[in-house]
Amino acid sequence: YSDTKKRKFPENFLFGAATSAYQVEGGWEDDGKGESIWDRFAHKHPEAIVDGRNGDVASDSYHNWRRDVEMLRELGVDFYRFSISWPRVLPNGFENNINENGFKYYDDLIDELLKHSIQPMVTLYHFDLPQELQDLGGWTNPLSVNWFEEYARIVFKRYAEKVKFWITINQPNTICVEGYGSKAMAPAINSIDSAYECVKNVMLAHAKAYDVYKKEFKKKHEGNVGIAIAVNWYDPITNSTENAEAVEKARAFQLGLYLDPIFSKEGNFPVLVRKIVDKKSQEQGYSTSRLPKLSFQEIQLLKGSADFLGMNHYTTFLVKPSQQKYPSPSFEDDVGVEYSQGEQWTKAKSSWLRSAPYGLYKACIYLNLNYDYPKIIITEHGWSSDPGLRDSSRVDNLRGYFGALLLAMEDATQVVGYTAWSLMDNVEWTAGTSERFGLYEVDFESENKTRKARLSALVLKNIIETREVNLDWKPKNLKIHITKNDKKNNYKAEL
Ligand SMILES: CCCCCCCCCCCCC/C=C/[C@@H](O)[C@@H](N)CO[C@@H]1O[C@H](CO)[C@H](O)[C@H](O)[C@H]1O
Repeated sequence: YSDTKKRKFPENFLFGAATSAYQVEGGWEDDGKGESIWDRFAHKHPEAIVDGRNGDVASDSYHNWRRDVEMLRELGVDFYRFSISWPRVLPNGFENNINENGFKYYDDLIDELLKHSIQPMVTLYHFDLPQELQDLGGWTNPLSVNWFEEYARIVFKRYAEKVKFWITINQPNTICVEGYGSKAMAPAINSIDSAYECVKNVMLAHAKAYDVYKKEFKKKHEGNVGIAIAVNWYDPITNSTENAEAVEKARAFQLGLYLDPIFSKEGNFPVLVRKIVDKKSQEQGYSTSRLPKLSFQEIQLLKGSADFLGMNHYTTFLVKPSQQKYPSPSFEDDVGVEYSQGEQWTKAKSSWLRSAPYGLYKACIYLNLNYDYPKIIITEHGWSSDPGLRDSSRVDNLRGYFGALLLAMEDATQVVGYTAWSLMDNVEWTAGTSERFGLYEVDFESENKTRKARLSALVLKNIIETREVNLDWKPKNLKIHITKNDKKNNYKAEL
């Protein structure tokens, strides 16, 4: 990707931008919305949110959705990935209590998008479980699979006519390992046993929803259903045997645990993960493994349960065997590795984020070789910065990763679309608004949460229009306008 060959995105390649409900909507208790686990967590632990700005108002997209669509039109994107807040539409999580007022928000948003030929790409679950379901155990309760199935069916029924791209669940690893296995994300359960229960249930919930769409909606509506998985790249810190073994474990626990059940030929959780957790569980005095088993039927249900892989890719980690003793039992102890990042890689605002475009290329090749060239949509990629409109570090990051992506596509990776995280600044979970991910800056102090295009927005627009990455291109100023784009009329929902 650092050679001088000019590569172009094909005309049918789809560009989009993404947000999620809790991070942008606000209106946390408007019009009958129920409480989510993030509402509860942020209200109970305000000290956990770096700058104190939580999702109560966020970017106020609940009121600013018309401006959001205008921004998407300015960028010239083909689709908008956003999530539906489960507690906004089913306030207590169950199908017997539907909040029409909540649905109205998404009706309006979807209609406005379609009016301007922007395809909605809907995520059904992006971290904001109804609190009432959490009170029943949340994702550790095996019934959560049925709760999600019912919720998914209701949303499919309502929007199957209009929405052709669906993502069931965003990042099972974040939901389970960070939300149940640690205190980093809501509901902050901090128990490794519950983290693996969660993984099983979340994966099955995804597969059930996929099955519902396939059996009840696919024939008539011809949409595509996928899942978004965090596919950052893991490389050995050096090529020693120990580091090679360590990276194999990191990939099995961080990637294979979520990819294998759906995309591998064999199905099931990776053998290496099962072996390690089974053995450790026994040593730790458990009578059964902390990693729940999948039955034959469950393995079959999961296998092949995605029309595309939603790949969320941000960065690369360098891996070596852990030099320290982690608490046992814990996820860290199970994996048994340590992570670092290249000192020479440019640093973003987020502690975990450095720019290493080659990692995207390698991750794509890994997916091709291990999962037989799956259809991929990059459902998230982005960069965090300080506030400010001249975000040259985001521009460099975007151009670098596009270079790697184009090379991966030249080498037969089946990537059909790219989604920038994020359309606008938003609440970055416990980091509040201290880490800005937006192509558009949001003035959180202003009453209307005013949005302004950053330099990166103009650069992305130019790439979408020209289909190529021109390192020398600069806009005359930071004004952005809607450009008429007839190409979008040729849009096809088939992958
Ligand atoms: C000094 C060396 C630093 C090394 C750090 C090592 C720590 C490694 C442990 C892994 C930590 C995980 C960090 C990765 C996180 C991302 O994959 C994750 N944040 C992506 O989730 C999406 O992120 C978006 C922006 O952060 C957004 O919040 C979105 O909602 C998420 O789906």
